[in-house]
Amino acid sequence: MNPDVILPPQVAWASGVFANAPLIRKTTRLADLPDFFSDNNAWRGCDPQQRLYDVETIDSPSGEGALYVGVTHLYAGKIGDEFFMTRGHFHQRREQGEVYFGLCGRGLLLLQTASGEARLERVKPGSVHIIPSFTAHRLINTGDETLSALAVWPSVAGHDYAALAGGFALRVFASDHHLQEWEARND
Ligand SMILES: O=P(O)(O)OC[C@H]1O[C@](O)(CO)[C@@H](O)[C@@H]1O
Repeated sequence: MNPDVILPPQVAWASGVFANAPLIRKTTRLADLPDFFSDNNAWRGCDPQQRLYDVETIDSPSGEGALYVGVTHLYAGKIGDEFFMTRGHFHQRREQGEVYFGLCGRGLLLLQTASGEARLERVKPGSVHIIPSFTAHRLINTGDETLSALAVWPSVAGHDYAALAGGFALRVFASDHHLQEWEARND
């Protein structure tokens, strides 16, 4: 006789919606990110309760060697001309990496080294992003739909936001150049 088979958590690849999993949910709103977007007046003019992004993480065991799995749903929008983005962070344990998988929507993954060198990867359904150790990361939604990405990271990695209190080296704005939808600048 076959042993009982466990039905694991499910994720709908097209939407990032989890099923059959205990979830921890965290919502980040505009009010949570003062002095974050380049146009402070535009930020003040927006609804502070506006959701920027939701992260759903499967409630699973933690500890050395354990992995967390979660989906970030980053909504579409801009503050002034700057696209909605996640707060972004280094891992507290800098040697720990992470993997992102693009599920739906389109955008960018901003990666930055400890010495401040920034680069961008295009996020779209099916994209795979290997975030190396010692590398800060932030998602940016350059589209007009929710950008959802699945992430797998070591439970011991932790978040260090303080190291980026001065911001990342690049910001991404809507472009009025009709051949490109966004432009990256360092202002
Ligand atoms: O910590 P932030 O920058 O708000 O973003 C949350 C991100 O961190 C993670 O939880 C883990 O690094 C990702 O799943 C998620 O995109």
